[in-house]
Amino acid sequence: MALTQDDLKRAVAQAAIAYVPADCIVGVGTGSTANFFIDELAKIKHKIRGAVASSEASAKRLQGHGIEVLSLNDAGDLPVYVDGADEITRHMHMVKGGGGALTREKIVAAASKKFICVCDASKLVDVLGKFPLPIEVIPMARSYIARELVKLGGQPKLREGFTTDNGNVILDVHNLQIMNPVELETTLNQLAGVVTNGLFARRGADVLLLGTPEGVKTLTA
Ligand SMILES: O=C[C@H](O)[C@H](O)[C@H](O)COP(=O)(O)O
Repeated sequence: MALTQDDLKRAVAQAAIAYVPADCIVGVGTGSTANFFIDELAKIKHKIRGAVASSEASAKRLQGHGIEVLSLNDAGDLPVYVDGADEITRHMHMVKGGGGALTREKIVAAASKKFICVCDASKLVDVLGKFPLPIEVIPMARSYIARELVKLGGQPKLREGFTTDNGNVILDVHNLQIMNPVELETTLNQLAGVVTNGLFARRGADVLLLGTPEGVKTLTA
């Protein structure tokens, strides 16, 4: 029987467990693939001290499994962060934020020694940008930032009816062909009112666990 996308996500989530050191606090991402990882983490919960979550949704799922959720301020630096991506290149640059959790994800990733990205094969691309780039913005800056994004060649669309865990809104930017993700990440960060953009390029993944029908492939930076 052919493997489903969920089978591939489950396989990479299982493979990621090998990167979790004993007795550590684990950084945990957000989304459907991260959810599979949380479910795998539950099986070894007696071997870890707890987790730092990148969203309220992940915190709830972790707690539902009886895993202690700590604040990043109490946990300090983390040995490992495990999360999915909406797109990733072989250079380990990513687009993230399809679930709107990009800001907390970028913070927890920054505070982690290793970023393990877990994806099914559909997420691997040559050029980022087919998936609309999420940008979290302060609500009063929404129209100003949208105009600036048009000047950069994008087509921003407000994510209707959505508020982030931080009380902000998301602009999803369509039609970008992101040839230089590091440069664009920096440019977007400099727009007044941008909280975080969904490019994870300046600090990309260290390891990519890619779920394919032939098994889990491991790519490194
Ligand atoms: O905000 C959400 C995150 O960046 C997710 O990691 C990303 O959207 C991938 O999610 P999924 O594993 O559901 O494809």
